[in-house]
Amino acid sequence: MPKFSANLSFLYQDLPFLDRFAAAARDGFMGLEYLGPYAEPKEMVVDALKANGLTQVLFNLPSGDWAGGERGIACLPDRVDEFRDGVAAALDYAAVLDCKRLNVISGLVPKDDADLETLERVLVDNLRYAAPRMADAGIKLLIEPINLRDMPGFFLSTTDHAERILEKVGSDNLYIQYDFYHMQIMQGDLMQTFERLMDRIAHVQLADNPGRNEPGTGEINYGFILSELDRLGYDGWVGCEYRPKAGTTEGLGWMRLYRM
Ligand SMILES: O=C(O)C(=O)[C@@H](O)CO
Ligand SMILES: [Mg+2]
Repeated sequence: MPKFSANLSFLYQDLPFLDRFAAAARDGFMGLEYLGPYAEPKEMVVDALKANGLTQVLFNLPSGDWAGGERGIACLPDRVDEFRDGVAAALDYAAVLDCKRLNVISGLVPKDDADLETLERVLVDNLRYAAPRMADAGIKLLIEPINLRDMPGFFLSTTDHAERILEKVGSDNLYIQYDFYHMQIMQGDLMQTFERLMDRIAHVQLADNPGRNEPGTGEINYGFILSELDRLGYDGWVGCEYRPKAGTTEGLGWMRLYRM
């Protein structure tokens, strides 16, 4: 049976951030994920987790000026110091929140410097820096391919590229975050690819396509996918990273079907 994690950067948007924890627990979620906890004092996040009996499943390393349009800094040559500071900040929060997975957002290809080889070298070097530090803390480091329709210019958009990065980094503590929604848009063949890469996938996320709404609103057969995850013995979390069409709680009918 899948373990569902509520992505609080997408779900319960009508509530203040820390109030989303109780709402997720009330709806039956056991785990949480979000872009990052950095705007909140650690103690308040821990209290909200503990008060609601929730597991902190995953969050991202600091990813630059998100509101200003940045989508990660890990491939950007002039941001290496900031990336390293971000590793320390993420480790600090993860220790307190007992979080065992941290995701790196690779970044957008800068419009004025599209030297892809340089960007790739910077990303690989940054991941080589982060992976052993995460391993020492018992935390898995992840990278996520993201679709180019929603995020034009994103540096890492396919599993082939993610595999190449894993190979170049050469760490057994670097994994893929496999987001079915992004992968449906970029490449399809969702479960064949999942099965081939399963040993290197440490987190999956879902949303339907088109629209990035609840499972059952589009073309992706999540009944099949979730039963395949069980059949293949995937014992990780399934992140619910979608935009609820009606309201988060009202739209959770799909999840109850798979919890029974
Ligand atoms: O957008 C996604 O997909 C994510 O998983 C975010 O954490 C980063 O964009
Ligand atoms: Mg995702």
